[in-house]
Amino acid sequence: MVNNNWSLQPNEIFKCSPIVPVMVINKIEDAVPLAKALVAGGINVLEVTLRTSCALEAIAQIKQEVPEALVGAGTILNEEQLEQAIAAGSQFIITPGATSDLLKAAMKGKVPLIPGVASISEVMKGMALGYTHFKFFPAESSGGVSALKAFSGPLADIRFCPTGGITPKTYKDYLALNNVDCVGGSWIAPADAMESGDWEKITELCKQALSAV
Ligand SMILES: O=C(O)C(=O)C[C@H](O)[C@H](O)COP(=O)(O)O
Repeated sequence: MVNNNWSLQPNEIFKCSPIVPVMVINKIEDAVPLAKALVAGGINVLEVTLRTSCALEAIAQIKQEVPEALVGAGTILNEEQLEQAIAAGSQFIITPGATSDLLKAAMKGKVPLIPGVASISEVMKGMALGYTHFKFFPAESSGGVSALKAFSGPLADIRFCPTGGITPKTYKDYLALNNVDCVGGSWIAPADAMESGDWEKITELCKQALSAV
């Protein structure tokens, strides 16, 4: 799908990086060092979840200080958060699920939305509004690789970014599927490395993960 309102098309986001880090930023001072560590490791699409109180400020700072990254907002649950995330500078929006209010609101706006889906019916509702790129969430517990293989029959033109429960052991199985362009996950920016400010470890994890795909 091409939505001419949108400043960026979903396929450009999906093709930018095979791994999309799901970032939970607890301390605002971690935002820019974390983003820089991911970019140094070769990953330049960043999803900042709106699960912490500093998430919007984190998006704004990353946008300003790490211009080589494409920074988006995750965990968007309603239109108010959609507006806040866009006002903070998000270049794309990712939702864990798909309400028709959010799907319709984002279609009219300038910032692309990647809606979360876990079933064929949800994909079909999104398709009816023009969506072609989805987050498959929660991937592992919704059937994982075998569910996505089954989706590729009836939904031949639909692209997925599976996320949720994906590990360093399983991400390559997802990336090998013909309807998957990228996978999301928090494993690439683990909480313990964040806690200790071990940015080099995060850069190293990115390099290792990318070198294997
Ligand atoms: O907050 C959101 O918007 C979500 O959709 C959830 C996250 O994408 C997953 O929690 C990441 O899953 P893990 O890689 O298993 O940690």
